[in-house]
Amino acid sequence: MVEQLTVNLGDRSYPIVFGAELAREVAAEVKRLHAAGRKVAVITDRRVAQAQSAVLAAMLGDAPQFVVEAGEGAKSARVIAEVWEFLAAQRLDRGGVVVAFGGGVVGDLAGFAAASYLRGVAFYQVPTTLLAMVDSSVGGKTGINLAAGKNLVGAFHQPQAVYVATGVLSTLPPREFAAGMAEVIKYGLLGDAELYADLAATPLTVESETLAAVVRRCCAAKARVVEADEFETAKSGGRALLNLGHTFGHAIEKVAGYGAYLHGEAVAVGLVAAARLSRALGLVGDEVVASVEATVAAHALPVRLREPIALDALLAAMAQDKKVRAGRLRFVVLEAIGTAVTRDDVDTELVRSVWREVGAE
Ligand SMILES: NC(=O)c1ccc[n+]([C@@H]2O[C@H](COP(=O)([O-])OP(=O)(O)OC[C@H]3O[C@@H](n4cnc5c(N)ncnc54)[C@H](O)[C@@H]3O)[C@@H](O)[C@H]2O)c1
Ligand SMILES: O=C(O)C(=O)C[C@@H](O)[C@H](O)[C@H](O)COP(=O)(O)O
Ligand SMILES: [Zn+2]
Repeated sequence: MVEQLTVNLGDRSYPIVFGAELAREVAAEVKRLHAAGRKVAVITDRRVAQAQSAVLAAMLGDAPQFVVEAGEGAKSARVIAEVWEFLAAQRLDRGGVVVAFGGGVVGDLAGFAAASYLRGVAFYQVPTTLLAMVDSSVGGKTGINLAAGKNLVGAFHQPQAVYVATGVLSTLPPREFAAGMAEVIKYGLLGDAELYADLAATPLTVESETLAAVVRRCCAAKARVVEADEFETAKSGGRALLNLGHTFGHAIEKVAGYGAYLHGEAVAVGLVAAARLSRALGLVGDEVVASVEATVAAHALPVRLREPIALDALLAAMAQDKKVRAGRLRFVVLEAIGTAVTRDDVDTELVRSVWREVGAE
């Protein structure tokens, strides 16, 4: 069964199409593009290209492909320059179309290539990880990392459509599935207490009958937030709420070295840290921290740093966060499970003590 929801953004609106297998739908869209004289170029990574070779061929036929090495390292200035050269070598013109077939790394990289090549061409998202299905393929944040910090260069560039074919998750390694669950738990914590309660009661697995419904629910939640604050300009709350756990998580990713922690693993520790910060601010009690830790751990995710990391380096990395305004860090904290708010008045000593609680020194 094929279902669809729309991300309503005026003339940048687009559908998110859901189904177990969507080869026919994607192939039909590619045929339509070709018939209109538009070139299609695919960006993917080596592991996805191998694990999902049949789906890739069925969806995208013989469209030229650029295959990057798998992993966070591909979100770099070096690799995006290679992608630009590839698109130019294919003589993609302004009618050309980029298709991201992969996880969040491929989506962010290909999306930013599409946003910048010829000052912007169209792109489509075909997410192949749980994380990309529930989060990165929707909303139009694209970009790459710098040595100075996560996602420091990028653009808002909405896709033309997102095709969420949950069948491809059958080959996703368990560690990567768990990483995606960090973002799912995030949606529960920031705005969906019922989803959170379900996850806390019964951990979600790739075999869960409810998996496809949970993916749709997360996409709908993200669509609503993005529709209300596409460019993350709200003075408080708004799209920044999707950053729950990320102020801590991005610092971990950077300081540990990109790839040492998967994005979802760093966010998992970040969610626990955000819950602890919320308790330190007097917003929630011990039971919320205990619940968040238990739910994160039940999904095979870390609740603290695997090895100690220097606290000062983590604080310095946080200072590069994109939510910093006039030198003040903005945190996303919990008022309750299912209700998150932004706060820009947090004492650094509280942040230090939370970092120590999750294993920094
Ligand atoms: N733009 C956004 O809104 C947004 C949101 C969340 C995360 N992100 C970004 O997404 C990235 C993380 O994405 P990710 O967790 O998808 O990681 P990823 O893209 O690195 O994919 C994870 C791994 O799984 C492999 N893989 C992917 N699909 C597979 C499949 N179906 N079968 C077998 N192997 C498969 C990949 O080759 C890779 O090794 C981070 O860079 C993060 O910053 C962006
Ligand atoms: O879409 C958003 O907005 C998010 O914050 C989703 C996050 O899960 C994602 O990791 C995003 O890339 C973080 O954005 P950033 O602006 O903090 O780099
Ligand atoms: Zn994220």
